[in-house]
Amino acid sequence: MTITAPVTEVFTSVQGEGPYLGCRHMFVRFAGCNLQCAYCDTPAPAGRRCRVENTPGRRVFTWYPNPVTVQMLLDWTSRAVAPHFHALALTGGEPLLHADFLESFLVGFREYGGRCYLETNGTLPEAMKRLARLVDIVAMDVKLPSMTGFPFPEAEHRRFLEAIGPAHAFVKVVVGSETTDAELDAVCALLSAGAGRTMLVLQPVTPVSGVRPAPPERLLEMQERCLARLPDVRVIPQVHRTLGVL
Ligand SMILES: C[S@@+](CC[C@H](N)C(=O)[O-])C[C@H]1O[C@@H](n2cnc3c(N)ncnc32)[C@H](O)[C@@H]1O
Ligand SMILES: Nc1nc2[nH]cc(C(=O)O)c2c(=O)[nH]1
Ligand code: SF4
Ligand SMILES: [Mg+2]
Repeated sequence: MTITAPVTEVFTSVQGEGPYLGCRHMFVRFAGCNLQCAYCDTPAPAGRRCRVENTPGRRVFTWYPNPVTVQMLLDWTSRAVAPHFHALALTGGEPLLHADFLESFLVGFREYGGRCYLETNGTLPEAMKRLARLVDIVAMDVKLPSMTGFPFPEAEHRRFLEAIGPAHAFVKVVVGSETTDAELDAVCALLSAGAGRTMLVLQPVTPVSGVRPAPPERLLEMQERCLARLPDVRVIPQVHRTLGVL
């Protein structure tokens, strides 16, 4: 049986989020998500077609029908290796919804010698456990109710942190004007349980459909509060929009 997955786009850019900001990455965006965050800038519904960028930054694409096969994605990503690329970034939507496809794809991709960077909402621990040995860097979101509009998925996040295993990981949390101290304390408690060594990135929300960013003094206060509990807490905004890149 041919394994397939719905992919919305494949493009190269600079990593616009988190501690690897500025590194050259190739991005694969999978369609579909198990969550609906109120602030989401890329809901990535399953579309009929997948766009693959021809020249970096030009926004000229070749279009392919969905779903995509493992071999098609291997062909498109074969050059995403050192020295030109730091990593292949898998994002979405939620990439871990496609664990069967990813397992097969990543076995092939690793034969090229590439590094894999996974962007995930941190709520699918079983899929993470299956793929942990094939992923090099995990960018795990922790989802706060004030920002997402749904309850804190605490049990899923806790199990997810355990499932990551040997991969290098950091946690990203999108914060805004409604983020409370109690929520930040809950994030710190979650991370402290795992020896407290995971880096925490506070990612200021980029305003989307009425979601309000936190004022500057509040951002600094939030960082200070988390630094009292965790050793490495960074405030890093999204920069790809500012740069005008994908
Ligand atoms: C679109 S999501 C895809 C990966 C996965 N579903 C997740 O939520 O981590 C990629 C990253 O963008 C962040 N993000 C989405 N909308 C944002 C916004 N308006 N401002 C700041 N970060 C945002 C998410 O929190 C996540 O860290
Ligand atoms: N340049 C750039 N950096 C990113 N980092 C995470 C992204 C995402 O959508 O997951 C993203 C994206 O869409 N573009
Ligand atoms: S989990 Fe990620 S892709 Fe899904 S709605 Fe939230 S931010 Fe968007
Ligand atoms: Mg994005």
